[in-house]
Amino acid sequence: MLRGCAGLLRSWALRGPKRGRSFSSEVLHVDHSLPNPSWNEDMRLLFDQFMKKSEDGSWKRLPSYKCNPPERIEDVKIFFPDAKLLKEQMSQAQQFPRSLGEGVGFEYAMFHNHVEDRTVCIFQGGPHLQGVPGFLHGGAIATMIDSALGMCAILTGGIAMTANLNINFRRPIPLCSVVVINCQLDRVEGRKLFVSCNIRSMDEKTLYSEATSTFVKLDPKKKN
Ligand SMILES: CCCCCCCCCCCCCC(=O)SCCNC(=O)CCNC(=O)[C@H](O)C(C)(C)COP(=O)(O)OP(=O)(O)OC[C@H]1O[C@@H](n2cnc3c(N)ncnc32)[C@H](O)[C@@H]1OP(=O)(O)O
Repeated sequence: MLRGCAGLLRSWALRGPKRGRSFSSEVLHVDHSLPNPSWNEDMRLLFDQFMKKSEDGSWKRLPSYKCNPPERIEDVKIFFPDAKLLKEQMSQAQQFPRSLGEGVGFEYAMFHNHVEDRTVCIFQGGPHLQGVPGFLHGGAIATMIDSALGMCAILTGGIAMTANLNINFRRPIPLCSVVVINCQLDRVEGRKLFVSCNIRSMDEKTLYSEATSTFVKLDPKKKN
């Protein structure tokens, strides 16, 4: 069962939702990992570079939607059979990093390399993510780190949750700048996936943050 879910999740993450479902088309079919007018020149340049790298199939762009498709909610129910996922609440639920308006929050696109177990996230943090004036809030940085590490873990190992996340913030990230989050799966021990990342400037000269994490694959035999 777990394997089936992982496969389904992977196919969703890599190819996007199946068309023709009853979900609203805005929800299912707007892929927010594609360029929009709020992306600055640097963001577009990096996106184009990774699209080029994707031409031979070694890297794959990961589509990204605001809401979960019904089949993903069913996946999660396997692990949380007692959870009360209320229909009305679920119909309003959105992926946190996609919940802000275009350009003001998290603008990002992710690419995954299956052979190298690596995920790269190009990220432009908008003006509503401010912490210290002129710079990104640490919680916003942590959100993007968790999301990128999570994709790397899930695409490699199946459905997993963050158990532990350690971040070193080395330099403040200027608001509205573009950075690159480089994630890699370091090792797997039983159900534990150890994934790490760094955040660097576009020219790779500035190291902004580094993080290590442990994701634990959910066990369908356990009642969560
Ligand atoms: C759900 C996904 C849907 C898809 C969405 C796509 C979105 C994309 C991405 C979004 C990404 C966003 C992602 C998010 O934001 S996920 C949201 C934030 N995370 C959570 O809410 C998780 C809360 N915690 C739990 O539910 C449980 O504790 C988990 C499931 C993690 C483990 O509970 P479980 O009962 O299953 O495990 P176990 O106790 O048998 O332990 C098993 C092994 O793990 C080791 N261990 C346990 N805890 C820790 C720890 N803290 N540090 C280090 N190691 C730890 C433990 O020693 C043992 O190792 P060993 O003794 O075997 O060697």
